[in-house]
Amino acid sequence: MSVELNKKLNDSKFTRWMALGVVAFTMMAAYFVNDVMAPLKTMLEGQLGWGSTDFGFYTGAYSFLNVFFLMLIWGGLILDRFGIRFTGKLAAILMVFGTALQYYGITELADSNSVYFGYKAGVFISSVGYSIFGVGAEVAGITVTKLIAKWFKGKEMATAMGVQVALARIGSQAAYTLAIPVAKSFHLDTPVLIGLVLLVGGLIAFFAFSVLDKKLDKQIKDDKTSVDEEKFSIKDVGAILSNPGFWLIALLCVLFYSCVFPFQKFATELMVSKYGIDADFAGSIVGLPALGALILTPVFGSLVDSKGKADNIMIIGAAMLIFVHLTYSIPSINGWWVATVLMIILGIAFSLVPSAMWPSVAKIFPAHQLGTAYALIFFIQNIGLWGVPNLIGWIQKEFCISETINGVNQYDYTIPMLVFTGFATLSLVIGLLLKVANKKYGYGLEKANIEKK
Ligand SMILES: NCCCC[C@H](NC(=O)[C@@H](N)CCCCN)C(=O)O
Repeated sequence: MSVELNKKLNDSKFTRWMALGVVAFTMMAAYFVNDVMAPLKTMLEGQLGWGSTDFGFYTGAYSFLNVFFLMLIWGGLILDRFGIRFTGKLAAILMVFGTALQYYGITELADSNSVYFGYKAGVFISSVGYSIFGVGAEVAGITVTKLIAKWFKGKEMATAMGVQVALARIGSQAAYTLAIPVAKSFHLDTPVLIGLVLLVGGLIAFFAFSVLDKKLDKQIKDDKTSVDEEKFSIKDVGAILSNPGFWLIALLCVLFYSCVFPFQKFATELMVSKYGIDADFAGSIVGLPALGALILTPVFGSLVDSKGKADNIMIIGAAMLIFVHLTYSIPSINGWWVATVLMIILGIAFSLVPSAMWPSVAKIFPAHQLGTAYALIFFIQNIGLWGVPNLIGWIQKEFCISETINGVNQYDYTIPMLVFTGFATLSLVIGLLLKVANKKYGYGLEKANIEKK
């Protein structure tokens, strides 16, 4: 009887997974908007005159406020101080506002001749919008991660994180697949408009989740058997930063993701220019890792839950990435099927590392430090997500223009792919160091997550 009385919302498998499904929708919409402009790179250059540096500037803008105005750090502190519901709603509102501004930039300002800070008005305002969206999306990301750690503690935590990431990848996959056909059938800005509508749905979804979460908090408070969680204090930042595990995970994260997300933003063009894949279809190939991750991330997540071995899984993922980028860099290997197989391998790596890395953070840090720990890791990751697209855009403009057809530049991707290979190699080195640190400090990364009854 008392067991029944103490039963909380998250003890019911159905309810915790339903709660996850609701917030996962918000993240799915966020990932759609995040990626929807990437396949349009060539169309943006042809129709709005966005060159490679403009595109790199816009792509990097996602992380600009997060990095230079420390928005992610504030977000993490707000999350640990004011909680999941407040922070999640705030993040969702920022995403909607930022996307609306981005839409304005590519519609109303498309033909404007004004220049701000050396960039066309349309490029600049869209980038400002994307930057605000980026704050919302990243803060929403850490909020969702923390809420999963709360709702799935001692349960299928890595599987849940894997499922959430997998569902988010549906958003990415849809963006890569639909952007060009939708833009061609309707208008260049229609994909962004669709994203805006989805995000409004995501905002409503987060409000709905908040009702459930409030109820859970009340049950936790009423439950005499539950241990009061320690409150976050600013001293915890020092504790997090002085943990070597933090630095290794953060470095692995920035290096690994720097050769996935920024690569994907340029990859549609690579598929068309180097591998001769039809532009309408190229986005679907670039979306393959997202599609593969949809199935594989939960599979690997449940493997980590039941068997552990997160340290080895991260190493294997990083090694696969080296192979992929190095092969993409070789000029003589240019068959469309090679490009496709490499994308599939990248998809496997892209499922292995996240499904092992994110739950590992929850092993290294206690619950009350998690929001800030994730925020700091996302912050360091965002330095890469800002810097790498800018770097690649600049490299392309300076060293890689192979020819110009009807005013649109064609780019050779050998150097950019070697740069990505370099990042992947460094991520492998960090993965190996993390394994050593795991042994030395006993983080338990090799252990299973699910508590044996
Ligand atoms: N439980 C943590 C989930 C993180 C998922 C991870 N997302 C990020 O790393 C974001 N900071 C950046 C998202 C950018 C999306 N294009 C992921 O693997 O997606």
